[in-house]
Amino acid sequence: MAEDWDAEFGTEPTAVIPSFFDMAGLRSPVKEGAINGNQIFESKGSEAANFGKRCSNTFGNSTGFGGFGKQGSGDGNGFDTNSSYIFEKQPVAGFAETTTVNESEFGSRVVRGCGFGRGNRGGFPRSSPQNGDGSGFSSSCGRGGFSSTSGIRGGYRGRNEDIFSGSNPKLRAPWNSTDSEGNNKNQAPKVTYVPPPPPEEESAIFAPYQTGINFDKYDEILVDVSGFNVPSAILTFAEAHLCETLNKNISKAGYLKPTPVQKHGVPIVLAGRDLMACAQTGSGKTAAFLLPILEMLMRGDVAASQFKELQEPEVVIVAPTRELINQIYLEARKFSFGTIIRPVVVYGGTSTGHQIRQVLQGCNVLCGTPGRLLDIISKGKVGLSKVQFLVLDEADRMLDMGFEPDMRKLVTAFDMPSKQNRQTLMFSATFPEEIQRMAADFMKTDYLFLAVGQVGGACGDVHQTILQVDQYSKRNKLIEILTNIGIERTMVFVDTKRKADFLAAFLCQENFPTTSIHGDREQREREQALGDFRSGKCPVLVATAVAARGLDIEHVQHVINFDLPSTIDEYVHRIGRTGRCGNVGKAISFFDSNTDLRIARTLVKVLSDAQQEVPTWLEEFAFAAYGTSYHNPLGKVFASVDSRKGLGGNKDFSSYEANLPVTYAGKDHEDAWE
Ligand SMILES: Nc1ncnc2c1ncn2[C@@H]1O[C@H](COP(=O)(O)OP(=O)(O)OP(=O)(O)O)[C@@H](O)[C@H]1O
Repeated sequence: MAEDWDAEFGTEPTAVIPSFFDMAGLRSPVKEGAINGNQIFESKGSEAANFGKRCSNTFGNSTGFGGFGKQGSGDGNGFDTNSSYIFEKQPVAGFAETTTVNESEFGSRVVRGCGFGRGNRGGFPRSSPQNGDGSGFSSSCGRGGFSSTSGIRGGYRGRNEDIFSGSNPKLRAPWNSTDSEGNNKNQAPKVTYVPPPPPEEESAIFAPYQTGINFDKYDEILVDVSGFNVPSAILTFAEAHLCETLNKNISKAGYLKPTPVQKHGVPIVLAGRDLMACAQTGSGKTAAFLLPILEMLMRGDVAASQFKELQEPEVVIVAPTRELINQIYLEARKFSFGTIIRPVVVYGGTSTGHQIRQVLQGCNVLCGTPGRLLDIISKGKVGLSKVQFLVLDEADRMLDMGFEPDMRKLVTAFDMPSKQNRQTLMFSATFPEEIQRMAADFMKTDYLFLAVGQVGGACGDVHQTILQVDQYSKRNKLIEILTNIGIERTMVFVDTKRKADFLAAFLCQENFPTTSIHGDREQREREQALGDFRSGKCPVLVATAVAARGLDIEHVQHVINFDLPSTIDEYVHRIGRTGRCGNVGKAISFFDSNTDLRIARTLVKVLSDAQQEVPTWLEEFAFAAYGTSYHNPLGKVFASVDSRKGLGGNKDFSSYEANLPVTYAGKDHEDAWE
């Protein structure tokens, strides 16, 4: 059934939810009754004590968490102490099942009665949709009880959104199913959230990101471009011969000189070549594709955007998460400022109707997360026949098993020009070999591979520390570290959404102004959380993998891996949220030998490649794990170079290395990973 987006558009945007900090009452100690919204609650003293004793590290209960039990009035105390503590156990594609939580679930003992509820209004599940593209369903009725109604979480292995786009039957959301008469049996509730419009003032559009003391050191990074007829690199933006407006925008953005990925990437794109580019986190990949694309549009016959029932963009950019695609859109808007080019963004968790209206106003550069993008294309609002550029940011993620079917659908199921007739650009800081081979399917055979630094290597500006901390000591260690850090902006990564909620609540209780972002939070809440973190209102952000890639937040000085990720690529992306654009940053990771052995060897490799101290105990664990390979758990080989170079590929394959000592990009490095 077609979505009634006209009707939907008229709906009132929902109220802004206060941050954890506010809800925690850190400014005005409360908190009975503060359950409108979704955040933390202080339970009454005795209840808190009880909870601490009995439930240890869990939150949620079967009947009344966050006031659910006191239905209708919104005056819950955070916990119903009579309940048994039950969580949903969430498989990949929905259908919650309830399970009693075991005390080791979170890994420490005392909770101080700090509870956490998620939007329990009037005793009923709010049932508010999470994603217009069917990628999830908020845990609106809390983590406890009622799991049969609150089930369906979006996410690839529970981590990301925009998965249930319909092209991947295994991951399709159940509400997509239709009965024998073609009626949708489980119609997803409509999403009404309309994000605030982006800033109009020039000062906000161009607010420059402060480059750091190591920005000039980018010039020393080793660069390898492989493939035939490689265009010469530029040394300055002037050498790119971009149009006047673009040059003006570049200087308004505070860009004085290009970073290596821009020096090499810009001329490659301007030369009309397909490109797979791998450069360290925070080194300017976004501008490396946006600037030459916008220049090519300006040089060509791009039509001024105008209202049309069918929009035919010249550029399609996809990225795996909503916040990231929004960030790319804002960059596109910045660089195209003052031109006729109109970028538009579409992503899940927001009103589809609103976004379609935006698209219909005119759209040259369409930025989207896969699910929402395919949704809008399938609705016949966007035609792809005029696409000249297809960009996959975080390309290795876009082509792994979660998103790959959507990407194939994007290039085959509609009227997207064939790879011979479009330019395809892929960017990431990591590019496993297996994914590179798959990526080649989407590109012309003569694509160029650009490696800045080591493919998959950690950013050298991040000081990495690994601490051996068992799960029961993690929270105390975190408190100790945060106490030393003070108010410096810190991202804390955890492995599950519920842990993100819980830890954020706990930190608020401990007087660290904290917020959280993960795939079960509503989009409005996610954007609010990021806003509070960006502004410094909440200098601590607890996040799941949804925030690991691409997010460019100024002044993030610390990343803490409360839980180490299961893959080294994810580690590299996470710690890359700090140490960006020549700034220095610090990453501290808690290594628990009960759970993290699988990453020990690759971690040692990444640390030593980045000239970081490798603790002896970690080397010992890595050695003990001998026999496990450098393959990550998904079976991907951690690549060091263009995959075409090894494995008996093209023997005449040419490559030039700029500023390279002989050891770089050679067999030595590659062998080390096999
Ligand atoms: N030439 C430049 N001069 C000054 N600042 C720059 C330049 N290029 C990029 N930046 C800024 O550096 C920051 C990081 O850039 P960007 O987000 O594109 O990095 P990235 O390589 O895509 O990182 P990630 O791998 O995490 O996605 C941005 O704030 C961007 O505006």
